[in-house]
Amino acid sequence: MSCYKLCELQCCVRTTEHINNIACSYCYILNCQICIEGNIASGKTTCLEYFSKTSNIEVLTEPVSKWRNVRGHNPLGLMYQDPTRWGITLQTYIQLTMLDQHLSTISAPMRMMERSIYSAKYIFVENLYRSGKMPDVDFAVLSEWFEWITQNIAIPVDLIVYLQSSPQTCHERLKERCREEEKIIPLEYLEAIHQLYEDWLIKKTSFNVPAPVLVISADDDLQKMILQYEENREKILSGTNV
Ligand SMILES: Nc1ncnc2c1ncn2[C@@H]1O[C@H](COP(=O)(O)OP(=O)(O)O)[C@@H](O)[C@H]1O
Ligand SMILES: Nc1ccn([C@H]2C[C@H](O)[C@@H](COP(=O)(O)O)O2)c(=O)n1
Repeated sequence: MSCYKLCELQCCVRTTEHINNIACSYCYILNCQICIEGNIASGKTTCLEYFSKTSNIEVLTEPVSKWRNVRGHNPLGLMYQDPTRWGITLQTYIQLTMLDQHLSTISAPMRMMERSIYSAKYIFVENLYRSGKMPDVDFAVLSEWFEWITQNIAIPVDLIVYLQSSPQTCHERLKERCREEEKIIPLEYLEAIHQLYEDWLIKKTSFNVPAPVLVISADDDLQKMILQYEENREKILSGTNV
């Protein structure tokens, strides 16, 4: 369905632009794609669950169940057991599943998606490589794939919402969540991921940032987080950070 049709159907808008078959400013708002970024266990899924109650928003959580079970194999678990051997396997699959999510047909005027193909590469692949746990050849092959994809396929992102949390908070929440594969994650791993996120989205010194960034501090308890989501609702839903 074209954005014009979506706009007209959802909101009964029939602007001059629509009559002339071009996208009006409303159409652009109606095709907004927002990525929720943040460290492991920073509260991304919880945030998405909260916004999923808003009408006209499609929520896509990370397909972690696929990463834990692809045709009977568990690449997520294998990666944590032996990152040097299985890092490339997991990250190749994650790249595919994230691309699939970015390109899937949008079923609502607005989409909120957990992480992105960008953080998969700029944070997690980068971390494996920098920590010496991904061989040069694996990093080179993944980088070639990533560059081909991002240079040949349009992956529109309108806004990045960065849930900025301390690695200590994430470590506590991770232990609470108690996902079997993640039991061996040390605080140092979360610190490394945090640093990469900060360099990318706050200092903007590492990699291209594909969209404006709205920073929400995520160390607060759930009640305070909901207040923050409400304070930022308009910005988030209009796809801007101002
Ligand atoms: N603001 C919060 N305060 C306390 N616990 C939280 C908060 N947000 C999420 N949690 C809990 O922390 C764990 C990780 O949250 P989750 O939303 O799954 O994180 P992510 O999707 O970023 O990995 C879950 O057990 C969740 O219930
Ligand atoms: N590119 C990625 C993305 C995620 N992971 C890992 C990190 C977690 O163990 C799990 C799910 O992440 P969460 O949603 O809980 O932040 O997947 C990875 O290794 N590489």
